[in-house]
Amino acid sequence: MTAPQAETIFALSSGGLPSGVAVIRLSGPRTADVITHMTGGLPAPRRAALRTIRDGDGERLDQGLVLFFPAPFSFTGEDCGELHLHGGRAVVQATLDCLAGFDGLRLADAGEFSRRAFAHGKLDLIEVEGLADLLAAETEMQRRLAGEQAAGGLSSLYSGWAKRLTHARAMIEAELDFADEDDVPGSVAERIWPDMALLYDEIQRHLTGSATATIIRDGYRIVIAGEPNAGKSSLLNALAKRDIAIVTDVAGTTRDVLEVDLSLAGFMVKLIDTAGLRDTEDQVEREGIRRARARIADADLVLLLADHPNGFNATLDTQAPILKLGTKLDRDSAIWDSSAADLTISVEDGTGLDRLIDMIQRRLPRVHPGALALPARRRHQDLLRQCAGHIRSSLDMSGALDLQAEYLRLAQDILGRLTGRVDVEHLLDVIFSEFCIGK
Ligand SMILES: Nc1nc2c(c(=O)[nH]1)N(C=O)[C@@H](CNc1ccc(C(=O)N[C@@H](CCC(=O)O)C(=O)O)cc1)CN2
Ligand SMILES: Nc1nc2c(ncn2[C@@H]2O[C@H](COP(=O)(O)OP(=O)(O)OP(=O)(O)O)[C@@H](O)[C@H]2O)c(=O)[nH]1
Ligand SMILES: [Mg+2]
Repeated sequence: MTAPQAETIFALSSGGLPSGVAVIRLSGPRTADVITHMTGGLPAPRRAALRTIRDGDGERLDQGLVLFFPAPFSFTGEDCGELHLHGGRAVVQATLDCLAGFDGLRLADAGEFSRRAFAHGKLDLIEVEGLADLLAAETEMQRRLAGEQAAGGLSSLYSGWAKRLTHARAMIEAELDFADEDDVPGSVAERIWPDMALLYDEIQRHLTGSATATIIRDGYRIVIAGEPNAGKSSLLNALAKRDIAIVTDVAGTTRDVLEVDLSLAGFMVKLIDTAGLRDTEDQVEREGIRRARARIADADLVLLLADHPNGFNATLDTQAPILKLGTKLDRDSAIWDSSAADLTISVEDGTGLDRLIDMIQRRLPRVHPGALALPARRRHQDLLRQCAGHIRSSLDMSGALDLQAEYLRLAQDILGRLTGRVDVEHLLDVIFSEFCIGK
């Protein structure tokens, strides 16, 4: 696709040091020279070889495994090499220093290996983004979502759609070109519009997975809200099994928003503790309450806590479902005999906490394995909506064939921007800058 880059880049691609093994990756035209120079020869392509690794003066640096991936069959599509060293800081530093001493070699920028893989057509943008998410994945669902995307699950869906648009446009072009001729059989368009209507529906259906994908990728936000002293911070600590929030019997203890990530049933759950809601003249507390309300507004679930049955009166401005939790059940269980609360709990003796976790889990989206080709990023969702919008416009323009074709072209361009095949230069910096050095 692109001419080979002149510079050869290298980086420590494995994580923090010291580590058992450290992998230094190289990519670019000088890779073969450098490996030959440092290890006394080139290993067979794609086969690990145990070699003594030496610096420019022939001094021994380490003994390690060496790999060579000749272009174009490598991660970047360029000649690539790997040195698998003992993961000591000084070993790695000496080797990096040695590499930097070669002409035409320099340390890679963040994301540069992936950028070169993109430039050489090894990965498209969707796959690159999937790879970034895979490296960031902390929960099982995040791993599966990102893995599907990095492996090309979304890309093949979108390229299938792009092919159908190409086909439709070609048919329209044919009809426009031969419109004057009598021997053109019927309207070709008759055959493409049902498929375009189907495509529109498919994109819309795909977009309905956005909410689930966003929850998997960014986390399910549970805001703990309620009157001061209701036991909110105590619940956060109990669910996190750590002493994160200050708990006292002073009403108005929590002012800042406190957030903790939990992994629940493979999902990332963001548990958010907030200031108790009440009318107050205290400036600091008022700011805390303003922040609490902001978090409540964009929650996925609100746990509204109260330690007495009349404590659920706060008006909450949110679309999220609200679970009313009666707290401190251990103190006086008799007061909860009414049905004021959805669930009663005690952080003191643990009553109801398993039940609560169960209720939360049942609210997490249900995801079928093998159905994880979902649009997780705003970038994808926005572009897909625009794409569907253009197809809709095309369908609605019935009769004005040239305009219809133009809308389909716009729709296809948008799919191109998704995968990075058209007009993407300005997007690249944003996407690749998410990576760390060595990826
Ligand atoms: N040691 C090591 N482990 C690693 C990587 C790596 O670069 N080095 N990876 C880095 O991310 C991941 C594996 N991804 C890779 C993707 C493509 C190719 C590659 O050589 N592709 C060639 C040949 C394909 C084939 O033989 O089937 C190609 O696409 O042409 C290598 C690794 C995870 N593990
Ligand atoms: N007996 C009993 N006391 C509890 C329970 N949960 C919390 N408390 C007590 O209630 C008081 C207030 O608890 P917090 O967790 O600080 O309440 P909060 O809702 O975070 O209060 P603010 O931050 O002021 O809004 C503390 O003295 C806790 O020890 C419980 O289940 N049983
Ligand atoms: Mg608190």
